Amino acid sequence: MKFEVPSKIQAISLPLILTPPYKSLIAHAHNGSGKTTCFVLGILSRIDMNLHAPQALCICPTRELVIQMGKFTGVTTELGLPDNYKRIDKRAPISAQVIIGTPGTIKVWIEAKKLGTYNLKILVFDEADHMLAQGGFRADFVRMMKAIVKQTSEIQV
Ligand SMILES: Nc1ncnc2c1ncn2[C@@H]1O[C@H](COP(=O)(O)OP(=O)(O)OP(=O)(O)O)[C@@H](O)[C@H]1O
Repeated sequence: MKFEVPSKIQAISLPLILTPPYKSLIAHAHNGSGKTTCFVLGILSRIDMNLHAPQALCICPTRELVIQMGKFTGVTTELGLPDNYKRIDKRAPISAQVIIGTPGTIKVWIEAKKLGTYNLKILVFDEADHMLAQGGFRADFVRMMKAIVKQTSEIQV
């Protein structure tokens, strides 16, 4: 894969995503313009490989996106999909470094205290406009963000 020049959205957002002090941002661009690359680089740049705890959380609207996104290398990942939370009480606490999941599942994991948010450094809402357009998600997002930011005020969103 030869990425010789950044796309427009990458040129604008990567300095904000990768340079401390880390700023929260909303990025909006056409499909295929390189947005996913931006936040994946952001996520990978922030992982402490020696810390075996959730450090990046990415919330995606659909199962398909979650599966596509779970292809990182080197870091440990956990996919949070609807099927996985049926036996939440029997589940061990999640120790993967990058968590990618659908909103409902992530909410259940956080509320059941299976997904600790204390060490999170970056929180991504992929396709946030689509998720917010789906009525019920907005209140869940606000609740999740408040709970996460309360524990980790330095988090980049
Ligand atoms: N700077 C770049 N130069 C060349 N190819 C790139 C560059 N950035 C990303 N790509 C490639 O372009 C494709 C689309 O990138 P990416 O998935 O990041 O876009 P996206 O905007 O998130 O797309 P979508 O909205 O469809 O999810 C991928 O195959 C990726 O490898």
